[in-house]
Amino acid sequence: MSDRLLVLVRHGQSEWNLKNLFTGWKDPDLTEQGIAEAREAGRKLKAQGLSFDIAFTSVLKRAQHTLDLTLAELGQTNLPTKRDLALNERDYGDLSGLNKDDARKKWGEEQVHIWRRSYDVSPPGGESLKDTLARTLPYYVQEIQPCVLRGERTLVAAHGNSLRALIMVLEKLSPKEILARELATGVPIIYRLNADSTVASKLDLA
Ligand SMILES: O=C(O)[C@H](O)COP(=O)(O)O
Repeated sequence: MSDRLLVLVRHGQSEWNLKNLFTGWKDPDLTEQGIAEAREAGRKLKAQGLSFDIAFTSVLKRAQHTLDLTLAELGQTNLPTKRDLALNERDYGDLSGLNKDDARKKWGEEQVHIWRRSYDVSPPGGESLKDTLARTLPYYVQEIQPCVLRGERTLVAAHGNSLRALIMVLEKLSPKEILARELATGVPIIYRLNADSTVASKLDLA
């Protein structure tokens, strides 16, 4: 039986995560801590005895750099990799570059939480999680899932909200359940899928 392996990992801490700025489609690189987290992700996957046949990432530096560092730990620096903006972070629109605490002071704790975690409320000029899902899901279904179902061991290095969108579908979470779902930086989640593409098992390497 083939191993229908799908591993998702959020990028390590970025310069703007550290500065507490809304990032979205802006393109800061990893911090020293982020680099360490990405290497640690690779070590954890190695400790699970895993290796990969294909990888997917976004067109943003922090996810690509995370992928490179993770693959280096696995000794797989030449792995075939596809980069696509479908896997980019949610576009934070007018909030991009603003400090998250300043935004809370300006618009209130609750409004900012709704913009950050709700399913269908868009931040001003940006994408809701629903909008993000509308681009990540077709890409997942057309490009990623067929690899997994063919038995190609698949690694996806992406972003908090592009991955939350995919996790919502994989784990069949409701718009209410996804509100509470947080993704730590650099923590791989290992899924194994059934032949019908539903999730057979999940292991969070936190
Ligand atoms: O784009 C960002 O600011 C972060 O990477 C994710 O933001 P969030 O924690 O507000 O979802």
